[in-house]
Amino acid sequence: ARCSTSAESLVPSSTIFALSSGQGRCAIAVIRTSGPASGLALRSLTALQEPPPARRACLRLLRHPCSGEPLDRSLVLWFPGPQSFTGEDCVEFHVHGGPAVVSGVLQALGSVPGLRPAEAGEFTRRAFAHGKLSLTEVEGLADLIRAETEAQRRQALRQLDGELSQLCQGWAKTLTKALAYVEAYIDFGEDDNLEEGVLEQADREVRALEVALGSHLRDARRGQRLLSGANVVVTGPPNAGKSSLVNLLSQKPVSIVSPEPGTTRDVLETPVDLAGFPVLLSDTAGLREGIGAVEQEGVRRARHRLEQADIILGVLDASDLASSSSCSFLDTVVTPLLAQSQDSGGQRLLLLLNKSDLLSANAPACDIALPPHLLLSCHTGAGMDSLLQALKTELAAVCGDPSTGPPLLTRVRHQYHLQGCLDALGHYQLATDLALAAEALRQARRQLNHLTGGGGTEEILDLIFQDFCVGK
Ligand SMILES: Nc1nc2c(ncn2[C@@H]2O[C@H](COP(=O)(O)OP(=O)(O)OP(=O)(O)O)[C@@H](O)[C@H]2O)c(=O)[nH]1
Ligand SMILES: [K+]
Ligand SMILES: [Mg+2]
Repeated sequence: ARCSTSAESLVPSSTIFALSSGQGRCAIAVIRTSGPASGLALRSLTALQEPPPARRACLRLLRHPCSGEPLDRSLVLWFPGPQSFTGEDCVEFHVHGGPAVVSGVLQALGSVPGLRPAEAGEFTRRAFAHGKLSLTEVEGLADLIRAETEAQRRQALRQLDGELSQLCQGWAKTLTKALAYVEAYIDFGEDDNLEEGVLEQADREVRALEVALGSHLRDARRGQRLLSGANVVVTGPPNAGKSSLVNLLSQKPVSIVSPEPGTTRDVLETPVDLAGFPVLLSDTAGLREGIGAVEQEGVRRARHRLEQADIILGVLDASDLASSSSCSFLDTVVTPLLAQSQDSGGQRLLLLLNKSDLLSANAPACDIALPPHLLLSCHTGAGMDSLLQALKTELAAVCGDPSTGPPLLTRVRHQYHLQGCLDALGHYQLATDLALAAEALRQARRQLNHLTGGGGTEEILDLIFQDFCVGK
């Protein structure tokens, strides 16, 4: 038996192996290796037969190298480096998924000299080390493996495809150009052969870059919401049907529904997939005054949760709009929310008139002038499609739209380095001499390189790769 230490994992010349498909009984399990002894491992398990042609699946009988005991008849794939996921020699065994087959093959691999079990994320880490993936692409891969909604999958795939790293590399190129202008002026400023206006050209490039960075940073929260879920809070006066709506949207009996006003007291939150976006949906107590201590505490919690909302679903009983609790909700919650500008990153509100089934077909609901709203019935389901459509628009606004929008910044790390780059460009503008200006441009470019390449710091890499499972 061999043992592995984490220090050993940093030496890239070792060969690693792991089960890459999920744990538990399944039809087919994928076991793979990466490293220079992959070819030896393949020969050892296939009774020294020639490896199959590169990247072509072949059926082979696998045997334990020491006992010769047959283990499984399986598909094997041989990926000689550098044309492999990690850039190293790799082998994939597609074995039958029974636990005894999987453990037998893993044990057999462990007995091959030079092989040891892989650590979490180690395959991907090797791919990064061999320049197969940039750091933002690695993050995209981690997001793809974790993606639970359609929007998350789209975003992850775009990041894995390198959109964010290409954007950063384009910006870094612009900086290199600006730096070349400044350095040319430092070296040949007095020279007549130097093109006129090189410093002005550098200034122009930098100003354009500042605008681009600024607009991406303004959207920074969006990508993070897309990973962690947008906060959608349901609020309104008692008995408007808030809990009924939460149960309908989450397709689960999350909250108690009853004809008694003041049923919901605690904030009840549930993660849901709404129109393809990840959402943390909160049900809250009905807002009213002059009530017992427990319900009052519920109202306090409801107001607190409301402050954290990205999107607010304000629910009113369409058959009860003239009541004091409906009017008070319109005056104290709806009107102030509509007064704030939504473009400046403010909270977004959808006003819903529930219980439309109680309205008679010919009589108007009421004579109060209402802000824009949607009619809905939690009992009949009428209006639900329009609500989901409207929610999708709002969610795309707060999470970013991964089908069409620009590449999103999904990590605090992305925001940090872009802000660092922007700050350095500020220093460039203020620099009193050319040597300082050039240094500011180099600093700005370093920030962009850190974003895609990690800047060589092991702690950052550890943090990113710890998100992966063993076998990836
Ligand atoms: N007719 C009709 N009744 C509804 C509809 N939606 C909810 N109700 C009823 O209205 C009552 C209150 O519903 P809830 O979902 O408990 O209302 P709530 O806003 O969560 O109430 P609190 O938690 O007490 O503030 C229940 O009796 C529901 O069955 C609807 O669309 N039409
Ligand atoms: K109720
Ligand atoms: Mg309720």
